[in-house]
Amino acid sequence: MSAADVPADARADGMDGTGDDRTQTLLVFGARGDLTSRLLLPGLGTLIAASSPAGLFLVGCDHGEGSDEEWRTVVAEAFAVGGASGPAVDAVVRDARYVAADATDEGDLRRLLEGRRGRLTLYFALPPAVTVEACRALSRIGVPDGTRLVLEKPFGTDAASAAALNDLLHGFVPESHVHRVDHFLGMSTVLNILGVRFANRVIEPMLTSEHVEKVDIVFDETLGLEGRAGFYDGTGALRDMLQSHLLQVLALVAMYPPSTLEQLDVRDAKAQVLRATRVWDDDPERFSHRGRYTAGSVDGRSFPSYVDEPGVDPALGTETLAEVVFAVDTWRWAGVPFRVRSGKAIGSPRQEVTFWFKAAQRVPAGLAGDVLRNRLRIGLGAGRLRLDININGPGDPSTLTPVTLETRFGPGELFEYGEVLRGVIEDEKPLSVRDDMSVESWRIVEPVLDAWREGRVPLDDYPAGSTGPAGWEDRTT
Ligand SMILES: O=P(O)(O)OC[C@H]1O[C@@H](O)[C@H](O)[C@@H](O)[C@@H]1O
Repeated sequence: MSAADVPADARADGMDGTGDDRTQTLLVFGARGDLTSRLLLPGLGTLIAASSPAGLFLVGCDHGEGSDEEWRTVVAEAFAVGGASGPAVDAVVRDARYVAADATDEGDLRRLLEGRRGRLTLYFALPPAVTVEACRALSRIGVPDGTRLVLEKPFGTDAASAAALNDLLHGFVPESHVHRVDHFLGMSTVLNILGVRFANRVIEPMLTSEHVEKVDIVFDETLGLEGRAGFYDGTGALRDMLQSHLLQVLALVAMYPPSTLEQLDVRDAKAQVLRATRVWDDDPERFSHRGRYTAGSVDGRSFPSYVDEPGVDPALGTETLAEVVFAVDTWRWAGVPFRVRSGKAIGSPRQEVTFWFKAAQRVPAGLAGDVLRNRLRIGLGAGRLRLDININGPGDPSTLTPVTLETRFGPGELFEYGEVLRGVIEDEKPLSVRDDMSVESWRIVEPVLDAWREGRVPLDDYPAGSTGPAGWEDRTT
């Protein structure tokens, strides 16, 4: 990239950082990547259509020459995926620029920084190792005051590397300017946990160890590797899903009610939960499981064995299904096991948080029928809320019948990434992961990672399309 790549008109209209207060530049590193076109831009489109942020200048940056016109086509097509239209959307597309540059090259970075308009946000839609290199280069050259950084998961590979990455970032931007993205926190269904829990007198007081026997947080998927060996092989389900997304969900499910939804309150409440969370009985050998799919079919789609998927190194022993039971050592949750699980290539997958209630203290003699434990199920993927209760069904009034009360949550106004980007554009971070949480969530899973690395927990097979290996019964109850 040369200085000539920064368009002259753009320099003239304030790309030097002198634009009006609301003007901001969103610079996406990895503009040609799958994440950008499949998730980031469609989400951004929904955000722009919903809230018309003023003066948003979208710059795509990647290796390889490209033109503004090509980038604008990519952006317009991705915006169309989310059905985004209108003058604000058109204005962002019309104004968008593409710059060929190496995100790890100091010279390129300097010129990119000079080319900003207003407040600058750097979005790293890059492989984690490249993001770290880019941040190292930025730490050497410095960034303009007020620059925001947006980083994707995985954030580090263990507690020590996450802490080191935090130190690196804090060397050139304050923590308040860092967004660690977890797109699960942008799911309307996940956000719905807040409303269901904290706006219902009949629900929240029941969510304590006095009434709840155990909690399941499950996100199984029909998807298999889907050509992502480069990222997934060697990462596996524990790091890909549990360490990040599902521990964030656990924190939302288990946190004490925050007094506001502002970032300080929500993040403090979540961080308290994570600090109190550990593997059940500190025994990963008994309370963690790992599995890997073998050949099979899911919904009519055939899958090879995971080890035969293109790009997989069987020697890495990557798991495609992980399950860990955690304890949350707070007054509210002491003694209640949280079983957290996620797997790929699972038939009829569940994606929900389930609160299993204790049995009624006593059912009066004379009432007959099956008395089931009450369950509250909050859907993560499909967006259903279900409450299982016992009622007097038709016929003999003293005969109990279990029924499920069910309602659906509406889809969110924004795609998940739109919700995440709303936080970025509006500079509000209740939905992003704070530095201490990024380290805590590694601390929580490290005993499991160690046990698995040392071969202390078997890697069980399950056929694609099944519900997972047999015999993973819950040993906590
Ligand atoms: O259902 P969603 O929103 O695609 O989220 C699940 C995905 O989340 C991603 O973060 C994981 O890397 C994937 O492996 C997983 O499939």
